[in-house]
Amino acid sequence: MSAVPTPSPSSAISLTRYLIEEQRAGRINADLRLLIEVVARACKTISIAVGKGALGGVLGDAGTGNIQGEAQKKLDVLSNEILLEANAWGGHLAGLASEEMDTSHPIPDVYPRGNYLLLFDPLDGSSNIDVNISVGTIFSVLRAPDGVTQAEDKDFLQPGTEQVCAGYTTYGPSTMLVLTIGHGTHAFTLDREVGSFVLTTRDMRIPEETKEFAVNMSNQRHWQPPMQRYVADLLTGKEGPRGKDFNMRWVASMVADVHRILTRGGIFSYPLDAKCADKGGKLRLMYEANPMSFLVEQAGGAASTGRQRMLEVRPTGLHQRVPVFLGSKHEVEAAVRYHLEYDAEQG
Ligand SMILES: O=P(O)(O)OC[C@H]1O[C@](O)(COP(=O)(O)O)[C@@H](O)[C@@H]1O
Ligand SMILES: [Mg+2]
Ligand SMILES: [Mg+2]
Repeated sequence: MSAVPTPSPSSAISLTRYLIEEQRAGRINADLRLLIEVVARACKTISIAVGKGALGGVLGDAGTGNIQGEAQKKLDVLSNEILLEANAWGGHLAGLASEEMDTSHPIPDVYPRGNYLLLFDPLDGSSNIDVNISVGTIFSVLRAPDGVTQAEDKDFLQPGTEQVCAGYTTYGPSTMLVLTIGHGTHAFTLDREVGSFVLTTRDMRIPEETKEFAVNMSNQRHWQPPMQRYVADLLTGKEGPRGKDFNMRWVASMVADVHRILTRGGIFSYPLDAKCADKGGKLRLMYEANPMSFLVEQAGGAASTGRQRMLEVRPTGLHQRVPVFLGSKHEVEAAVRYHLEYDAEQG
């Protein structure tokens, strides 16, 4: 029987060391480094809470709802509190915004302030909490506009191209932190005994071609014509216009689906459908689509609304929703082609 390889402690690069090296290379400043450390520490706390499961009394509904009209789980509320508590006093922020809060969260007057804005989806994949399937946390960091020390909602409305950092943690069989500061996308695995994130994949690369798609097929009848055509062609496989058989996966936790795509390729889509058309889509631009698109682009993939590069969308609201297509570059381009050809036919 061959031994399971364990990284030698001397060669292991911790998140702290990675960030210090990035600071020395002039790619981040000390404030952003410390901000990322605070977020990572909060995610470790969330990971512990998630890991306790039924033993920790954290499963089930909170009995409250969020601004999006969604019922909150106890872990949605707890994760939000953990991230707020950890970051509000950190001294690196001019404001915080969360999927779970109606408006942006001011930094209390007694706390020190900084130049960054932090946005997060504290717990992504809430419908999977009670069935012990991977969930996660998604975050995005922007610069506060010049001179702003106490941010208002409008200060957060910057396109995804302005992000200086984005990442997610996935609480699955192992807890992983996947991060970009605009110089590649890197994966860190939590060493639970030591309590630190260790660099396990430097420069994740998404293959340009794929034979795997992720979509909630139960919405098929509600989709718009270009999405109907695109998926119909995927399903005809080798005999159809795409000339190859496709496999399908859908975890229903965006973090888990995107993590699979960053690891082995694929396309993830949550298109516009008749159920969410009035809201503009299902997934949130600021807390989900933008950070994931930044990570995917930094790994050589592509991300689009179906008609526009995601990172160039000009946000109009903190809780704005968008259709999402992201992952393997050539497959995202194919999905976009179906939309543009349909629009051209319509004149
Ligand atoms: O239940 P559906 O319609 O398949 O939607 C699943 C999608 O909704 C989300 O769960 C939304 O995230 P939240 O749990 O943060 O609300 C995504 O993670 C996932 O991709
Ligand atoms: Mg989410
Ligand atoms: Mg959420």
